[in-house]
Amino acid sequence: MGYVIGIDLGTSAVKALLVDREGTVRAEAAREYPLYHNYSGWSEQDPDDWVRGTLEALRELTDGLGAEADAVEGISFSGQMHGLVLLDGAGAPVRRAILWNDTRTSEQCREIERTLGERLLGIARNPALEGFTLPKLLWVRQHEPEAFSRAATFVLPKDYVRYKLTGELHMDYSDAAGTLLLDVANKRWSTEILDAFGLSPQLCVPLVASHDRVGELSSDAAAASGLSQRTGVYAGGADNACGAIGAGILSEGVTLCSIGTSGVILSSEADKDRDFGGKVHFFNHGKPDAFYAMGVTLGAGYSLSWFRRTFAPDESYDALLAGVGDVRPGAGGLLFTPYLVGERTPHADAVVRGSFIGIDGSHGRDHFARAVLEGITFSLNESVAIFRAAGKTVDTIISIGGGARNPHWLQMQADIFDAEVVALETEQGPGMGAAMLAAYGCGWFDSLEACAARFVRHGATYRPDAAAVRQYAGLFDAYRQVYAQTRGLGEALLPYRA
Ligand SMILES: Nc1ncnc2c1ncn2[C@@H]1O[C@H](COP(=O)(O)OP(=O)(O)O)[C@@H](O)[C@H]1O
Ligand SMILES: O=C(CO)[C@@H](O)[C@H](O)COP(=O)(O)O
Repeated sequence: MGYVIGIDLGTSAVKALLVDREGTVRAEAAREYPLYHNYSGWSEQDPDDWVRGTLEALRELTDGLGAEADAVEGISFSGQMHGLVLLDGAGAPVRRAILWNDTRTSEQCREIERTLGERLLGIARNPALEGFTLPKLLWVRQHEPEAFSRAATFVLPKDYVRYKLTGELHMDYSDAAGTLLLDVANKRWSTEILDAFGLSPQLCVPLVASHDRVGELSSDAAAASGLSQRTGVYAGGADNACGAIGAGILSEGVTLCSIGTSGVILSSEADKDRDFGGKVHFFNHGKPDAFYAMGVTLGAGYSLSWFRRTFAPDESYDALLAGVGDVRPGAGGLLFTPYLVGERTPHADAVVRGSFIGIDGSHGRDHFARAVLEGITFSLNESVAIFRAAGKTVDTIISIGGGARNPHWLQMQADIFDAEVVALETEQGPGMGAAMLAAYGCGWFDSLEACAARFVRHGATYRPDAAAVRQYAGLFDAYRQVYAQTRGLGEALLPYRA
């Protein structure tokens, strides 16, 4: 029996999936690690926590396999995007990683806009957003010149883990697209952007395709993980590209809704010149020479995890959400906006913060829990609306991530998106996409499509309920007004933030 392993390096935890040739998940292991929010808007992790967690999760899988551990033919990676990991000449991080949901870089974003103007969208195909990597590089150069002077290269989170496992430095196109330094259509580092900011091309590591074999495990990594040194290591991709692969979204037609810490609405694009005017992100897919567009809600699952941590720390998500089905659509007139860490789509705004509007004496905890789910889903619906306005048909949505684990939330997605929502038979998120990249890389299949035909299994379908769709359409109009009407208040409260 042959196996592959998909490693999903998420924001809250690393998850490793052991998958057989039929696409059946035979075992999984996860390790959590801390997030550091030293100041409002900051979000950092220690890159060596990722490596430790990954090796421990791999060890758990190989211990379970015993003598069969040698049958693992390949491993690959899905990674949280955009996080800046600066490495010195010896390959050690010069500081903690600055993550995708860190919003300290507004000033650097304005500098990028002033310097590049329209060229930024022309080359990098995306606007300057706080979460992307280039503004983080400029922030470190400006505020921590000593650390920056020690930096020889930069990589993204999963690239660092792969480097520690193999000793080889690479970045794949799908993740490189989120740096703002890639010429997305031509798949090469942009010397024009690097030159505009006086950044050395030496900072950029070699680019590879997501299914490329990039090395073998070092003897130390093999010993720590319990894997054979012959196990092939394949580059992997951005978590959203891998989520799309794992859901079988490899061509246009079906849309993806992924609710992890962030939330995304994603659509595969064959045309490298497809122009959304920067309203949604446009990145290289993990499938060779394909692309995808996506809108992002920064605090999607994060809003629910904040709610649970703050108001029900001892309860599981299932217990917390047990009563939401008893509350009617609209949460009794309670509206929530999930801007806990600012927002990306459609409001690229690091300053705005969330709100509950319409609190009534009759509301109990279930109303609040339902309002949180609805607010997150309304925010994602703003991305659905952008796709529809651009002429795309959004009638079938595959839902993945932690947010796809609750049937009430899946029905709510169908009612708010006014589209059929399809869950996967077993929800594995982007880890399955990473396993598929390893399976394709190993030569088990001729294409990712052939792999998807075997590995991707649809589960329940949730159809929109006409009455709920009507109710939510009215509420969505109200939701859309909250941003403009509360933004100024958020600014007035800014000086009081920690
Ligand atoms: N049983 C559940 N029901 C509803 N939502 C859940 C459940 N479990 C997790 N979630 C949501 O999913 C999020 C985690 O999703 P996951 O895909 O594991 O995250 P990440 O890849 O960002 O680390 C949590 O923050 C929470 O909001
Ligand atoms: O910033 C983005 C996409 O642009 C995020 O989607 C990150 O890639 C983190 O993902 P999760 O931890 O939510 O999976």
